[in-house]
Amino acid sequence: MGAQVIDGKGFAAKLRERVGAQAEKFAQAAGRKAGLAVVLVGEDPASQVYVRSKHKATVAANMESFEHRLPADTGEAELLALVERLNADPAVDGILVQLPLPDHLDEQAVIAAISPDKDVDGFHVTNAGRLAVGQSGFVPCTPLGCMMLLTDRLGDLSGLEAVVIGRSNIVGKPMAQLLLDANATVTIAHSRTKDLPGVVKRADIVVAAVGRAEMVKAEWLKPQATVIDVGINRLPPEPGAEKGRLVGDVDYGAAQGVAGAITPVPGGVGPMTIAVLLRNTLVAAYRNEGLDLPEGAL
Ligand SMILES: NC(=O)C1=CN([C@@H]2O[C@H](COP(=O)(O)OP(=O)(O)OC[C@H]3O[C@@H](n4cnc5c(N)ncnc54)[C@H](OP(=O)(O)O)[C@@H]3O)[C@@H](O)[C@H]2O)C=CC1
Ligand SMILES: Nc1nc(=O)c2c([nH]1)NC[C@@H]1CN(c3ccc(C(=O)N[C@@H](CCC(=O)O)C(=O)O)cc3)C=[N+]21
Repeated sequence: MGAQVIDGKGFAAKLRERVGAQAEKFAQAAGRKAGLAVVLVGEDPASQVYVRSKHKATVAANMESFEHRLPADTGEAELLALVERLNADPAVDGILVQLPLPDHLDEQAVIAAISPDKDVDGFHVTNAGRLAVGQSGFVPCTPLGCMMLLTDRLGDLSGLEAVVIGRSNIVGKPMAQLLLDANATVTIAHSRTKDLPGVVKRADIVVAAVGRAEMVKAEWLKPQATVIDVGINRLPPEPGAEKGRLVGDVDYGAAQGVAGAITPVPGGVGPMTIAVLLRNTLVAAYRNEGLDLPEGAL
């Protein structure tokens, strides 16, 4: 039971507080609040929960929240037309289209339609490219939140061995790039990796973004490793219970005996994602108004 529990929930609350204070200053300087538009297509229950908590957090941080809920059978032309309207709306600084979209909609086409200057998710190919070549742009919220937790705990990451498990465009790949920018030695593992336990064993930093409940075992970890668990997996309900427990991609209970520090699920990376979304939206608002966000304000 040695590992320090990394309090993502608490860290996120403090970040939201700083964003909220700065958002109030923005409103005074700009004569309007910073605005985030969230688009939800369909009725996926998990997505509805996320969208509701984003709305609440946005309003609590002194920003305007514009919610657009569209039926599951919305056509692509209609969705693209909404994105175009939001691109052109001066009250909207950030646009988030909740993923996954229903199967008949082309996610890449929708992301490509979002103005890169309003792409607070950092999913547009322009922002992915900026991250890859080291230009400033929007960085995906989840990996940026993970980096904040890592640097808060470890300070300088130079020369540390980092293993990212997962290579998705929204988590694994940008996570690896951020770690590389911070001078870690980075390995990206995925479903074709041979000897995943052996690869994980050398890591000072493990970031698990797989989507498989409790897959990463305590015996795989190097003693005192820092473990960031991005996974959000719902277990089948216990007999008599309505909902199953939420667990990460790491066998948390056992890993606590080996790791130096570990993020819990829930209460770890998840809350950071929303806090960074608000941060990115405020940064977008300052840029869109041509105002300077004071150094170190966030
Ligand atoms: N906390 C938060 O805010 C967020 C949490 N999440 C959660 O993070 C997890 C990952 O999300 P996301 O990146 O979108 O998922 P994807 O499904 O897009 O990617 C999963 C990755 O894991 C790899 N993988 C699958 N099985 C294995 C295996 N057995 N061994 C090693 N690697 C494997 C896949 O490899 P391959 O490429 O070879 O198929 C793929 O690269 C999910 O649980 C998701 O719910 C996601 C976003 C935000
Ligand atoms: N365009 C887009 N951008 C996203 O950033 C995006 C998305 N689509 N689709 C889905 C994923 C997932 N995601 C999470 C956000 C917050 C929590 C979160 O706050 N989790 C809480 C618990 C939530 C619960 O209890 O269900 C926690 O971990 O403590 C989790 C996951 C953002 N995503």
